[in-house]
Amino acid sequence: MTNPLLKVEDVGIQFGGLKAVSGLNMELFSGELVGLIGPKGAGKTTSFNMLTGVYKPTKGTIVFDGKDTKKLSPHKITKSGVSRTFQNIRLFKELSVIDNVKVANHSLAKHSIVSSIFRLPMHFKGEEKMEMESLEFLKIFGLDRYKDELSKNLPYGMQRRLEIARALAAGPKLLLLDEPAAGMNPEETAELMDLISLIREKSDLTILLIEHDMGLVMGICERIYVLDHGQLIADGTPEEIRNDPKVIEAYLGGEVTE
Ligand SMILES: Nc1ncnc2c1ncn2[C@@H]1O[C@H](COP(=O)(O)OP(=O)(O)OP(=O)(O)O)[C@@H](O)[C@H]1O
Repeated sequence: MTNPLLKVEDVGIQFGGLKAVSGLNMELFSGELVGLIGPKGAGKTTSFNMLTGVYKPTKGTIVFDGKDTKKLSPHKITKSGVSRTFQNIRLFKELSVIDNVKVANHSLAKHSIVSSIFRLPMHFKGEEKMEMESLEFLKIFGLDRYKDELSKNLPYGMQRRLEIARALAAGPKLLLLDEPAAGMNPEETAELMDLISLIREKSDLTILLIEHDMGLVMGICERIYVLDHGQLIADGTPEEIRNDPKVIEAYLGGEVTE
């Protein structure tokens, strides 16, 4: 059996008296698209912050791509192949759309994942190469027509897409998406689902997705982890999760519906 790309073992973090996450175990294998769900305050974003090194766990170990991340700075963790998006959009607002991607794509050409997904033209050099690659990249996301717009002027759904494009341009092995559909209308959400599925199909990128939109999570994830009050209460296929009594209970006794 192959080694997991990410292995989270008995990880916990405490803020003062609050155990925000405890006893978290998780394994992600190359190419998987996995959901991380749970009610508000369950510890999902805190888990992302530990995976990216922004918070250091007070307990347990996180091994990414064979390396214990404990002593690595957030920057080193990013460099080793972990990219993320944020619940609240964090673009370079005063930069153009294409510059937002260029900032991230200094390492674009080196990463086979990007070229394998997007079949970028390889015959350009230097600045021209960067420009062409970034443009090809934007096309995939339907963002090329906005290329010279300041990112702050994009429609909301497009800003969300640009965040994902920028995270991907860094050439990650693991992409962490924190509520990518937040604030999107149903049409934008459906398009986003298609986009994530496309990325998943065309590459061996591993994706961990936090999302409150159950239709999206259940529709595209192969497996799902469920947190409640900082504890992992279930993991399994969408079908298993939908029918798990503990999960139904955690969601205020309501049904986990699509
Ligand atoms: N830096 C911090 N200091 C103190 N408490 C924190 C800190 N970060 C998170 N928490 C607390 O940890 C708990 C988990 O928060 P977290 O943001 O991870 O939840 P979440 O599952 O992402 O929730 P949501 O769905 O609302 O985004 C909450 O009680 C939160 O207030």
